[in-house]
Formats: sequence, structure tokens, C-alpha cells
Amino acid sequence: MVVKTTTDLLISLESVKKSYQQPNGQEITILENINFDLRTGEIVALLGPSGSGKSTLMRMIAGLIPPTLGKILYHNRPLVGLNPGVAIVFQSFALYPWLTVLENVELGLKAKGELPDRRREKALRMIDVIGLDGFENAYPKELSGGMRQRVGFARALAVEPELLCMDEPFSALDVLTAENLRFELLDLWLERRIPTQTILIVTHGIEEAVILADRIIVLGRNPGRVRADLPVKLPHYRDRKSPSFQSLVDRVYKIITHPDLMPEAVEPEPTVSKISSTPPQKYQSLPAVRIGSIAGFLELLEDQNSKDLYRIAQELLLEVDDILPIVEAAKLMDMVQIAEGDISLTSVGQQFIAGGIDERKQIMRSQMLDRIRLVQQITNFLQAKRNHRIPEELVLDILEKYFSTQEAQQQLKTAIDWGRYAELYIYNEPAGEIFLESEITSQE
Ligand SMILES: Nc1ncnc2c1ncn2[C@@H]1O[C@H](COP(=O)(O)OP(=O)(O)OP(=O)(O)O)[C@@H](O)[C@H]1O
Repeated sequence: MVVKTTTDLLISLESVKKSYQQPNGQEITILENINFDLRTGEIVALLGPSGSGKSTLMRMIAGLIPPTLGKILYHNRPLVGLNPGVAIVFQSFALYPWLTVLENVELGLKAKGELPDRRREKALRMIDVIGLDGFENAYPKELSGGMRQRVGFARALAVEPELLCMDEPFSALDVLTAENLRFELLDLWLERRIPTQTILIVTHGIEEAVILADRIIVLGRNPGRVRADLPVKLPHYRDRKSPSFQSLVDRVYKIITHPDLMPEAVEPEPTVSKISSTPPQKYQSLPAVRIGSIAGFLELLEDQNSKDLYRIAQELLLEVDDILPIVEAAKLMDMVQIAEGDISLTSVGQQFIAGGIDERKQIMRSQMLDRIRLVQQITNFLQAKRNHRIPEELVLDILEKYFSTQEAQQQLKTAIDWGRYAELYIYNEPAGEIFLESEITSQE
């Protein structure tokens, strides 16, 4: 097997910031102060929670959108417009249903101005390499999901990109197909059978990142920033059950599940090349989970033998993106604690589990008023107003200073769901009004 070496600088990001103008004119920052290099010979995984700006970052590197501030250098020159060295594989395959496999693969070559004969020759070669031999004249609808994604790979690789960008390329596939394709891609990469110098993969999967990557860049949220840049020194092919693999997975898990901790507390390991914490925010970012799923998760936790978060997720057949928002919400309410990758119920969490419905509501109410800033603020507004009613716009206008319009709406929705469960306030959807629960109002 050929050992790949990391050599030339391909792309550099220098103090990159991306922000968007909201409909109300307010600017919202999606990514801030992003600095890292991509070099030839490496597979880099971009890992982070939903909304941390992974896809936005990839689109900037591909030149599909420009940064608001800062520089993206391609071969040491500022990138202007589309990056000629990049091809992208999308989660949704993005194939043209009316074109055959061969025609789909030829598309990128056509856009690059290759002549028809050469186009066909290159497309056929890549179709062969990627295991689609015999399917040249098939249409996408005649293929399984895994085969369709092979077409996505063949199309991207046919143009011989220096950088192959993949945006969650395996997440629309069933587990087995995804695993096969992942290893086939790794084979092709390690054996240098695909014409690409560097791979950048956006993923939610910690294990996927640890299986594939030479470096894992962990993004934090609101705004998105690099929280850790971890080299992965394990030799390929990596054994998921080996202690070194599991310990790296645990470390990454720890970084992701401790968004507010100082880096030294999260990651003292010497293999970490760079890690930084998220600055304090005015509002926590409330994960979009229902109280019912927090309660269900706490009950599951009580019944688990293992305390290891990563193993619990595995046993419950959950993806990291399924479990992390719930863990985050439970942590915000001080119902669970996480130490060294192990999760356990706090005394409040235990009381919650032991309580009946009224006691549970009472506990949630007191935790939210104590710890969840947005719920506190809505309650304070309602108590301050003589008629105990506020229009939702009042809250949205404030939130839009800190979140995108879409995210502000999601934050408000979550705060309404949570406050409603805790019987703090009620929401009248048609009127777009929030008002105090009557018994709370009458107690005043
Ligand atoms: N054109 C846009 N205008 C305003 N906000 C945007 C725009 N594009 C993305 N955003 C916001 O930027 C944030 C980051 O989005 P992005 O899709 O890059 O995150 P992500 O980490 O890839 O998320 P996911 O894992 O869910 O795909 C989100 O809050 C999104 O709503």
C-alpha cells in the first residue's frame, strides 16, 4: 500500500467571515475568523452541529459564494469566482434524471470545455474505476441509492479535481451501502487510483470522520468558528473497536458536547494542534428538541448499563445528530452531566425521572426560569406588561440580532414549546401572541 504524504499547500483560509443581511437589514454572522489550510495528500473532515456553517464553508472554498471578509487563497492566489480545482459530491446525488449515467458523468467535462471524444474517454474510465461498468446507458431511476452516489463520485472525479469536496455524501444511503462505499473510496484514495489531491468531507458522523480523515476540523455554532483542528495519526484501515479509535471518538465527542468549556478542560491531549472555545453569548442556542424527547432520553439513560455517551448512541442505533441536540438540551437544564465522555443524571435529572407529571412540570419550570435566558426573558416581558400579552414579533426582532431569520424563528418556536410544557405561557398562533398562563396571571 502506498503511504500518502502531506506536502503542498492547496487552499488557505485567512480570517474568513461570512455574514448575511437579514430581511430587516440586520447583519447575521454565520462564520467568523476561520483560519486553516488544506494541503495535498490529506483527507480533512469538517465536523460540527447543524447550523455551524459547514456547508457554507465548503461552498466558499468551491467559490460558489464569496466570503464577507478575509481571504481564500488557491495556490497562494486570492480565489475569484468559481474554484477551478474543486468538484463537489452532494448528499442528494444531484443527478439529471433524463440523462444516462454516461451523460451525467460527462457533464462536468463538458462544462470544462473538453472535446466530445476526450470527454467520453475520461468519463468511461472513471465509470470503470468507480464500479459502474455495464451501467453506462442506465438512467438514475434504474439504479439503487448507492449506485446513484457512485455516479455522483464518477462525475466529480472525471474532471480530475485537485480538491474533491463531499457534502455528507453517505448520509442518504443505508448503513451497509454507506459503509461499503466509504471503504471503496478509501481504497481508491490510498491506492492513488482517483485523480484528486485532497478530499474535504462535511459530515455529522464522528465515526465517519475518524475512519476517513487525516485531520478533523470541529466547528462550533453561533457564529460558526473552528473549535478544534485535530490530526488523526491512526494508520489506515482503522479498526472501530480498537482502544485508540474509540478514545479519539470519545475526545471528539467531548469537544462537541462541551460547547462552552475552556479548551484546556476539554482536551489536554498533546495530539491536538489547535483548539479554541466559543465566546460567551447573550442567548444560548436552544436545540430544536421537544420536552418529550428530553424526558424520554433521561428515562433511557436511567436504564442503560453503559454511561459512555458514544456507546449509548451506538446501542440505541442513533446518529450523533439525533442524540446531541437532546443531550445539549438536557445539559442546558442541568438534568445531565458529562465527564470524560460519560453521561449521567444530575440530582435534578433524577428527581425529574422519579416525579409524576406535575412534579416534572414544576422541575422544568424552575430549571427554565433559572437557566434558559430566552424563557426567562419572555416570562419577564409578560409579567411586566399589564395585559400579560406580547406579540411574537417583539421577541423575533430581538433574536434576529443574534440569529438568522430562520434560526430566530426556530429559537422562538423551541422557547414556546418549552415554556408551554412548563406552563409558563401560552401561544396563540393565529394572533401571533404569547400570553401568561391564567393561573400564573391570577396568582400575581
Ligand atoms: N443564504 C443564506 N442567507 C441567510 N442565512 C443563511 C444562508 N445560507 C445559510 N444560512 C444560515 O447559515 C447557517 C449555517 O448553515 P449551513 O447550511 O452552512 O450549516 P451546516 O453546518 O452545513 O448545517 P447542516 O449540518 O444542518 O447542513 C444556518 O443557520 C443557515 O440558516
